[in-house]
Amino acid sequence: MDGKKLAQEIRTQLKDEVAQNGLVPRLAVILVGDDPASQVYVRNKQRAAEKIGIKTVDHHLPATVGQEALLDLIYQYNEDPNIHGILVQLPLPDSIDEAKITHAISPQKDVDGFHPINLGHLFMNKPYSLPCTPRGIMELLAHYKINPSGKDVVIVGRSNIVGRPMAALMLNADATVTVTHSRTRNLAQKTRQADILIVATGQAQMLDASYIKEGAVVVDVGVNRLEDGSLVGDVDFESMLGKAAYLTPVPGGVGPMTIAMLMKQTVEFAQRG
Ligand SMILES: Nc1nc2c(c(=O)[nH]1)N[C@@H](CN(C=O)c1ccc(C(=O)N[C@@H](CCC(=O)O)C(=O)O)cc1)CN2
Repeated sequence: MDGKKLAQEIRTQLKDEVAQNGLVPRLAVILVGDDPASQVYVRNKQRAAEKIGIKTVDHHLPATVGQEALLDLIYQYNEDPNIHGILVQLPLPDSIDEAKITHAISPQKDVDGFHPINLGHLFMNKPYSLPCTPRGIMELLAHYKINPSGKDVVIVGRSNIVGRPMAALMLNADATVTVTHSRTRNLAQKTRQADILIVATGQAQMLDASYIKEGAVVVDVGVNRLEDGSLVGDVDFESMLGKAAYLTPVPGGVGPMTIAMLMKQTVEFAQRG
């Protein structure tokens, strides 16, 4: 499943939509510290935004910034009628309470869908804003006409930004959902039941073909950089290639869809006014 191509199509549609409707979506982008991967993701988000016609207001703060100063910046943008969305790139330095920061963003400007109120709307099947990676995965599956209804979906990983919201989205789509994690026993026995397997463990190439059944749909959320500089996912792509019916590559699968969904949600927020 080619996430890079679909993400590009979505971004082109968004560009047309912004131009046709005379919108000027504005997104506050806050990056704290010098994590190299986060810097790449934020740069890619800023570039994507610029091409679509979304204006970003960028803040790159030192890792030593105080939590109160970061909260003050968020409160300022919560009150600013010219700003439609606020993005704080995760992870944050250990000195900052990530939950406090994500909870401080107004739910109406929460383009990442991480605020507990928005997660609550998602769990009630009345979403307002969604975490971008799970939303991107749903769009990718829909594009390839893979309907989760009635399917056995197994999610490996229970993070707040992928595993848990992914489970809610799949439940809302009438799938039968199993969430597995680091304490799960007999993991392979469970993943082999999956019609759709979503892997977000953060461990490079952790699952090979022995973890799936013939014809499974496999979505790889991981982005891991090996010592030789190459990028790999959480599944062993080569091993699964002949056995899975559909498989996302890394790079070029879920990652670009995450950014496309951030763009989509920012435009949606600007349309809501
Ligand atoms: N505020 C947020 N923080 C984080 C999120 C998020 O959705 N919101 N998700 C992840 C990181 N992430 C987005 O920010 C992200 C990860 C990967 C990619 C991506 O395009 N990956 C490329 C490879 C890029 C590379 O060369 O390194 C790919 O898979 O093709 C985009 C966004 C955690 N933080």
